[in-house]
Amino acid sequence: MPTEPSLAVVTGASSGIGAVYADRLAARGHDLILVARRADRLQALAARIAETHGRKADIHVADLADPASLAQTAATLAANPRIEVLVNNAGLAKLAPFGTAPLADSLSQIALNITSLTQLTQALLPGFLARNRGLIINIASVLGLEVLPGSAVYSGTKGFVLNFSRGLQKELAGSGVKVQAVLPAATATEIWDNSGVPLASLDTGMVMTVENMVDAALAGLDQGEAVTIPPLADLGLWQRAEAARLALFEATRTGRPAPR
Ligand SMILES: NC(=O)C1=CN([C@@H]2O[C@H](COP(=O)(O)OP(=O)(O)OC[C@H]3O[C@@H](n4cnc5c(N)ncnc54)[C@H](OP(=O)(O)O)[C@@H]3O)[C@@H](O)[C@H]2O)C=CC1
Ligand SMILES: CC(=O)[C@H](N)C(=O)O
Repeated sequence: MPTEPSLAVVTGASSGIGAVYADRLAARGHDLILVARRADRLQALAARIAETHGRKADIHVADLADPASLAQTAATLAANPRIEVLVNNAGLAKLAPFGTAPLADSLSQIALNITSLTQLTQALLPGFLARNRGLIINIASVLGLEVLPGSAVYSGTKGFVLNFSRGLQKELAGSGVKVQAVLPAATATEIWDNSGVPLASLDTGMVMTVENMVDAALAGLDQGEAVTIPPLADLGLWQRAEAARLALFEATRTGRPAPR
């Protein structure tokens, strides 16, 4: 009996990084479930994927920052045993000083960047574990490593994505379920103009194309990287930073106040 192609879910597939992930995963042989709010964009992408790659892409229109819509999405995905890949990509940035920013902007970033990613992962992970097969790609950001004025909440959400991914990697070690955290730096997408910092205001030399970003992230995945920073050429920098982080943690396990 021929087996059906595996299914990959991409959240935030209606533009930017998610749309390119959908294209690349279709090229790798996956059928797709494309999730976002803008149905017209998802439909157009699904048609392009069918034409270009001959793969089936279903669309699932949802507001993942809305608890009811998120719960319905999670239940729908959890009930589908063909899903083998989850790309937790949908995300929102509102870059403004926290003290004067609307509370709603902070809460919507937390709802989308943290809560929806967590809930969708929890929805799919039991099935992945039962089948001992699955891949979760969590899109964090280099702003999960550093905070700039105006990014307190956004960086906080991306720090969560990185540490959540690290925790899952430890819990799932030895299983057939893999987790990759991707930390893009500035990438040319709509997120910037919606963030309050126009894309046109960035130094073009520091901005990556979406295609290059996703292809570099997938190259890292193919090499088994747990954390991929697409523009980082010197992997020794990351390894030294990780070693310093672990050494710092170990140095806290004394049970005694430091002498100061
Ligand atoms: N571009 C960059 O410089 C960087 C981006 N990232 C991260 O990459 C990810 C993708 O962002 P990017 O492609 O740049 O930005 P885009 O704005 O192009 O894409 C964001 C996607 O998320 C979807 N989305 C937004 N709000 C909701 C919602 N409430 N419910 C469902 N879907 C939603 C959007 O679809 P719709 O509006 O149709 O719902 C869209 O498909 C994000 O997590 C972002 O934080 C990380 C580092 C750098
Ligand atoms: C708008 C941003 O801050 C961007 N998504 C990033 O993570 O660098």
